[in-house]
Amino acid sequence: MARFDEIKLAGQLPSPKGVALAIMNLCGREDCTIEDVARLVQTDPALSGRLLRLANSSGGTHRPVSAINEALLRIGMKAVAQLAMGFSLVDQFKDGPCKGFDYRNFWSRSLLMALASRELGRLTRAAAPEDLFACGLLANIGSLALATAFPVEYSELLESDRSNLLALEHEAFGIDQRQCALAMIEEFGIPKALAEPVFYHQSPDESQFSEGSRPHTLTWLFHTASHLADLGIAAEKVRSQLVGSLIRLGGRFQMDADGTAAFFDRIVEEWSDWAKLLDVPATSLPSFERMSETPPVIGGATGSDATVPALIVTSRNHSTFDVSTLLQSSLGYQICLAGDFDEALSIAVAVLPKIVIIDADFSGAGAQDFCRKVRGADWGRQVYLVALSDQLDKENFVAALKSGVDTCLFKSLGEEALRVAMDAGHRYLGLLDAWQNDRAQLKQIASELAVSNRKLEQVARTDMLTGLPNRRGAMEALARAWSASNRTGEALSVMMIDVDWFKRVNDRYGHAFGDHVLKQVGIRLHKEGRRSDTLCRIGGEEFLVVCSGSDLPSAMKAADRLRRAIETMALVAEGHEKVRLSISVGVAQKERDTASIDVLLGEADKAVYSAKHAGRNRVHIMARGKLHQFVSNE
Ligand SMILES: Nc1nc2c(ncn2[C@@H]2O[C@H](COP(=O)(O)OP(=O)(O)OP(=O)(O)O)[C@@H](O)[C@H]2O)c(=O)[nH]1
Repeated sequence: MARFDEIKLAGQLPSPKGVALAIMNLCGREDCTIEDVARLVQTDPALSGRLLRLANSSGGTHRPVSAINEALLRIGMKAVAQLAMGFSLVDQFKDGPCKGFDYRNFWSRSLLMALASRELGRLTRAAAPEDLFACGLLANIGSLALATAFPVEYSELLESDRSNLLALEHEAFGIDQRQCALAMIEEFGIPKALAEPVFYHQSPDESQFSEGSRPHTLTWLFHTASHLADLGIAAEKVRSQLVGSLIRLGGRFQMDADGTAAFFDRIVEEWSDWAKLLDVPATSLPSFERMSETPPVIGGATGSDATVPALIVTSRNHSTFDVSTLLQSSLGYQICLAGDFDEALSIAVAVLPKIVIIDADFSGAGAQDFCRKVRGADWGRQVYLVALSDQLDKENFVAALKSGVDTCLFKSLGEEALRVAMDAGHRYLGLLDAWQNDRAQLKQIASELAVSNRKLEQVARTDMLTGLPNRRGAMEALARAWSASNRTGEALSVMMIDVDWFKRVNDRYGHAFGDHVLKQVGIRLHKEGRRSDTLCRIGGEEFLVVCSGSDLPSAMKAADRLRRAIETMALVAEGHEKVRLSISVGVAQKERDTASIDVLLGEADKAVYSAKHAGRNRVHIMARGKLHQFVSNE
């Protein structure tokens, strides 16, 4: 990565110093012993304490260790080097020249991600927990690197749209934080197998790692740990939304909502202990359960800090009491003022207010019409609509409520009563937001479930070894072809294929090679087959071909072509030995009087049995109750 090398050469990257650097160098030497490393570690009391702490919280039922040698043994030499380096960076970069970069918060979050990665590692056994701790601590080191290399420019960039940060970084520096982090953690000795999942952790769907593979599990592990860290440092108003998505992510690790809650609380407890050890802040958080009960503050749904718009319409000449100050300063709304109802409607369409206050006379049609229009508009259905009045007589009061007003407030009640009443409206909007969030999450869960169900259905019909339809898929394909043939009168034949002497292949070269043979046979049969045929693996070394639109003569010829293709295959076993293969094939056609699919399959079965009996590597046919051998004249 040329750009990374340029930045590195300019000496602008965060790098370990002192004991940590010496440990890294020492661990890189072949003759390095644990005693050498222990001696070095002991010269740094803070590092010794942190490594002992890590060794003693490494899970399981180990007895506590107090000697550095034992701690190093438990943690592993490689992880010790990476951890020493990570801790050294924490100590050196608690502050810096990039004004917009919150150094302490960065480490606080990284520490939480490290602890979560380690714990998820214990659950999944996807990698050594201490290695995962180091990866979690350094996963976002790229942003610290950019803040260190370009303090002024990066500070400005952090003030712009964060949702587009990677692209902006690329544009400004020719490299983004992900690429920087990948290059740095590989340099620190973290293996590719961990570095790549770290690279993709912010957007795991981009990774293309196959579902269930180790890199896939690790990518989601870091993604989940990162999400948990986000929740740990999130502003109160966005917590409940993050709680919901963390519960969903917990499901990937076989944790239900209670399990995720216990997991989170445990990690947060450790976080505060570790934060003291590293001298970084850790927020004091309510329990996960408490956070999940708190509805988000309105406007929090998007996670943005933008204030929520409120619209005040006043057709009066005098000022609008001080409700606007109340909304703005105490409840944090952004106030828009409109002088008449037309202006109010055009402002509303632009700002989509959550709350609309009408400081106007309800005796005329204007205010009532306005309320009806608000309620009839998409944006206005859930708006909290308030009529503010000096006084309302009974008739106007009823008219206001009928036109869609939620509540009428009387200025004569005084400021405190207004404040309490506005608090109630604010609570309503908070609950509405929470409900909308839940609904959005439910929708997302439902669509994720639909995708997983489709995948599961597909898996249930697929043979994992060859990727072909399995017996269930085969029977469904045959049933479809059978109905189509009944409907259209089109011919239908089937071929039953059995690999000859397959047991000997397994016995001689082992099951793994046997699997390889089955895969290759599947590939070859598929390649030689016709597009309209459906090839399936219906048992161990048994394949079925559903030949829609084929009568017996054409199916026989096709079967013999497959037989010859397999006969010419030569697979190499144990590096040198050529293994020859052959198949026996039984063909049967659906006749007018073939009573059922089972009868048709029974006939093809009898034909294949007859081919085996006659010496194998041949095609036999069952036609009109009689068995024949197919003899090619090619
Ligand atoms: N490697 C591997 N072997 C399998 C699989 N499924 C079944 N088998 C083996 O396939 C072999 C089938 O053996 P047999 O039914 O005796 O048939 P054969 O040796 O092919 O002999 P003939 O059919 O009479 O020519 C058995 O040893 C099974 O264990 C599989 O998925 N992978």
